[in-house]
Amino acid sequence: MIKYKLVLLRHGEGAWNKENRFCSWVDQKLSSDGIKEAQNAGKLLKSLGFEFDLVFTSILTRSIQTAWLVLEEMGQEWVPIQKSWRLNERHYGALIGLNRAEMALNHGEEQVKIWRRSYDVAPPPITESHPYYNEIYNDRRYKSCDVPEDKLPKAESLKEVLQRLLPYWNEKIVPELKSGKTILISAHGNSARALLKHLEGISDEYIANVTLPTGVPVLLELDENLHPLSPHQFLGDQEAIQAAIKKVEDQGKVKPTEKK
Ligand SMILES: O=C(OP(=O)(O)O)[C@H](O)COP(=O)(O)O
Repeated sequence: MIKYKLVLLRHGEGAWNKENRFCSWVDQKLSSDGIKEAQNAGKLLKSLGFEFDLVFTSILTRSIQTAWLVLEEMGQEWVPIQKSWRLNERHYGALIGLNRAEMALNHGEEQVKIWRRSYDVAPPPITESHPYYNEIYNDRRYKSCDVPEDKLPKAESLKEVLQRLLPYWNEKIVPELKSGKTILISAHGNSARALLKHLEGISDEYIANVTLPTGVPVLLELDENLHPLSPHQFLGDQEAIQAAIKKVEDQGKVKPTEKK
């Protein structure tokens, strides 16, 4: 019997999603298309009758802005929002800001796939000479995290994302779910993938095949032990969702015009 409902959402498109750059811990607002995606997600969730009691987001603007737009569309602006760096996107280290298609041209599509989708391979760490290092680590939002600044990651594999996310899931989100609240988590491609892997018991190998498009709500129906009763469901137009998934997967390929 369905006991708990959880909706996971990768935020709407940001400027760097459009430019095909690894965004990760660089803070970006939604693009105009991303705003529409978030609003459409809200309309869809409203039409399906969802009533949220609590929303969790990362501390990156694109996930917060998405949550606001979804709640606004649903007429549920009053619903509390809790934020944590532990829901942030995976830290892409030295790859932050780089264009995936150019990386594929220079390093090969296979290497880019390993960096993007392998479970336990972390990209090279970000160093102080990186153009976005100061923007990230001097940002006030990282001074009030539940770990000291020097313990914040400098690069993460998906496995490491799950390791930093799990304490938050277990200590903050699970008790709220178990108290009967319907919860929306507005997060990121890889923090949401890490959580899906945990909840659905997806293998280290198979998780490489799981891709989340922006702005598409993912429904998980859980039993009393928080085990999924069925595979996760993408909500919305299934054909459009499959096309959006393919688009995300193709971001790591060399542009056809540049193929030799
Ligand atoms: O910032 C990112 O994800 P997000 O748009 O979900 O926040 C990453 O750059 C996603 O990159 P990926 O799809 O290559 O793992």
